[in-house]
Amino acid sequence: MAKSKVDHPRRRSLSDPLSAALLPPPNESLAQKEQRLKAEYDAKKVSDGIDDMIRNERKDRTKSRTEVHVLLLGQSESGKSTTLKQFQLLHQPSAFHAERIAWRAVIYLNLVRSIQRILDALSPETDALDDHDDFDSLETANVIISSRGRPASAISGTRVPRLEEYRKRLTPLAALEDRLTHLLSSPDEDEPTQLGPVHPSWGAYAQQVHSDENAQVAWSNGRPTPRITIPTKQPTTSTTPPHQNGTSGSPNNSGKEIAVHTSTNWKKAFSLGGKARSPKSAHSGEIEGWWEDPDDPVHALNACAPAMQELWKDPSVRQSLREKRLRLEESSGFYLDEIPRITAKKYIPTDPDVLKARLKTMGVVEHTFLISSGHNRGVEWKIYDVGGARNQRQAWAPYFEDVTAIIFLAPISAFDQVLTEDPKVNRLEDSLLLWKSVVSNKLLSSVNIVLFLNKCDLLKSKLESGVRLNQHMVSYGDRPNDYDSVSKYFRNKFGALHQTYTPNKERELYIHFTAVTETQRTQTIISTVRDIIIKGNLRNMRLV
Ligand SMILES: Nc1nc2c(ncn2[C@@H]2O[C@H](COP(=O)(O)OP(=O)(O)OP(=O)(O)O)[C@@H](O)[C@H]2O)c(=O)[nH]1
Ligand SMILES: [Mg+2]
Repeated sequence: MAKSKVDHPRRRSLSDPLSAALLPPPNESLAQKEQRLKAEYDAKKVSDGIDDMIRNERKDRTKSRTEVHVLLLGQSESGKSTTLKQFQLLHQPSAFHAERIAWRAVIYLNLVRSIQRILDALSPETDALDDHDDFDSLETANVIISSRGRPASAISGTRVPRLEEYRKRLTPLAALEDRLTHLLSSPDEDEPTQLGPVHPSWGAYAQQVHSDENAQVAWSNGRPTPRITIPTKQPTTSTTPPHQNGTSGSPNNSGKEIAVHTSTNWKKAFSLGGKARSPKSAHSGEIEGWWEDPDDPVHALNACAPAMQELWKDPSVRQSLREKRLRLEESSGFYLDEIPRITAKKYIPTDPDVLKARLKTMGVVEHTFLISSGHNRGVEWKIYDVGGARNQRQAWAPYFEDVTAIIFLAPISAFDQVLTEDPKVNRLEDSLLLWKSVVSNKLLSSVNIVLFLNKCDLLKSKLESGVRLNQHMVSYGDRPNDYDSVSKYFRNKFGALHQTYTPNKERELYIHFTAVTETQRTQTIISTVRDIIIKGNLRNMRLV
């Protein structure tokens, strides 16, 4: 009976070759059986693994449909981090407000460095090396002036009679600057960061800028680790002409920058003011009583406030800065018009103050928002804010692979400025070159691109103050030098590059004129962009 039980399926299997192949061979020995069972077990493991892979892939695909990845691209100081702050203000206002107090350190540092820039620019040693042409291009805290061989006696400019007095009274700012820098820095700030590999998809462009600069991007798991940096402290004076100094940083420290590891860390460190009085403030972001802490930096700053204010209001100082064409009003992190408010003991940064604060990004910082739009509830948006300086750009490429949309920022007010990291290069030319690389990139051919022609407020005031575009871009010819004509010209120039170089002629380009420090208008633009990106993502999903 038992035999017939075995024979029965075997007979049936004659008409079913698959079942026949799976049946144990007749007269199978114990050893053979063991071997067969092991082989079957191994085969099942492989098969289960494949099933898992397929399941995960399917899950990933579904996930990517509900996740939006947006990359903010553009040169350094183009306004990427400011745009990210606007996203945060719009979608996570309570988190934004909870962090306001931490920005105090950055704002203080921005203010102190503006004062140092003035003192540097006014110093007699600087005068001896002065070349008026070079001040136009000096941004952030870099005051390095070329002599071009002119003797000091050949220079006549407004002298500042009270300069020595100001210097003396403002001496404590040097120590304060060091302290603030220390407070914002990571413990290994002096360690040079490592150069990451150039991603193949970024190609020739990254190779080009990668080869001639000190890269400062740290990597982990194939992606750069997030860091934020503060521009280095500048020398009081320098004899190095910018065109001889590749980085335009300090010759003493070769343009080395101070790294802050993650935004959360430095924000936490400073919301406590170094020494927290109230444990409540540590957790809730609520601020109370830091001004009662005698060690808080506000006291040193507050003590120097009258001297700072007198320096900035002194007509001879303003005249001298004008002669040197140092337009501090246009520089990043400008708070000189608000010294009494910023230095007040109970000062809490306002939203516009935080938006104006300048902290250079190094590497790539990721922010996640849950954004709902229309019937589309709770889509997860990951926004990547990258460092835009030339030695940071090789870190961008790993993010190209799964990006939904790119917001590219080009500061069009910068037509008369040069890059801080390479004073041989005009900022607008650099933006155009970068734009061309992005729009022509094949990996990005199906990615939605939104262009922010940014810093329109500064462009307007620059043109109104008489700066002529055709002196910096000959191709502009004798067109009118007003805001409407100039902004249209830039829109056409960027648009034409996209038209010519995009590998995807169907791709629509969305261009906005922006001033991302202005909240109301920027938030309207962000809402429009958000809808465009969501629509584009839905369209792409249908094509998957
Ligand atoms: N007036 C004005 N200032 C702006 C505008 N956009 C940005 N800024 C300021 O310019 C400075 C630089 O902006 P960021 O957002 O830090 O620039 P970024 O592109 O992130 O620069 P990196 O981090 O170096 O790549 C900040 O102080 C901003 O407040 C604008 O449209 N108008
Ligand atoms: Mg940034």
